[in-house]
Amino acid sequence: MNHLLELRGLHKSFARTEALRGVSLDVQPGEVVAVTGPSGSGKSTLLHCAAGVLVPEAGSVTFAGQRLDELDEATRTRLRRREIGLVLQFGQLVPDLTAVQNVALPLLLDGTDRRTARTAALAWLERLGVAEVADQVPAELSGGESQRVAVARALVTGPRLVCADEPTGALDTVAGEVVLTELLAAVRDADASLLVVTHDNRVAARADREVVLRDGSLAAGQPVTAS
Ligand SMILES: Nc1ncnc2c1ncn2[C@@H]1O[C@H](COP(=O)(O)OP(=O)(O)OP(=O)(O)O)[C@@H](O)[C@H]1O
Repeated sequence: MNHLLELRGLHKSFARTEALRGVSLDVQPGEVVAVTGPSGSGKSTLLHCAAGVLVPEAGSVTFAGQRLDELDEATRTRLRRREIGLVLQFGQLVPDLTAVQNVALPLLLDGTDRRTARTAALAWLERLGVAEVADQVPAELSGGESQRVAVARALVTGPRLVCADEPTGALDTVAGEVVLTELLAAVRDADASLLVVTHDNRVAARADREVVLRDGSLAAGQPVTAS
């Protein structure tokens, strides 16, 4: 089977904390995988290794056949910008830029001209139902609006993989449900895969597969790959 993402034997430590102790996991093209587990079990660390933000000390991260962990930082950043969308718990929008400028940013950084980038960004804001806040800055947005802008920013480059860390974690039930529904629909429409870290059972229930981390390892008996 051709995996989009193949994580093998990942180890990652911070000082004396072993956050990951040999985690292996595959994500297939178009698959939605939820990563759950107790606080401190290594979920965010796993997600950041998968997205090429963190480099593990041991093990391999293979994305679309390419070893991410062996690329130099500049090449990894370039590849990530095009192929991997990231959604974090609090949106992490650039505070001085408007919503549409935030969404256009990954395209501009990748060399797209301003007009094309703005048109694509507006289309994504429309798709996510937040076109009316296009010219507002993040401080003027609700939590749910910020997260939908963050989803638009993650998808605007047409990534093959979206990595989301507690995308609904800061939202109330209703806003969380809207963001989750929009995120899943956008990922499915784009034929992308989604790796989503969550404490929320409703998110895990809507994934194709759930894997549980405990103390930096996948809990016993869980298949590394989709069956
Ligand atoms: N930058 C860092 N510096 C030091 N320790 C870290 C760092 N990042 C993570 N850790 C530690 O690594 C372990 C795993 O952290 P991680 O954030 O991956 O867990 P998590 O399962 O995502 O937790 P939570 O559900 O609370 O977000 C924890 O013990 C954490 O304190």
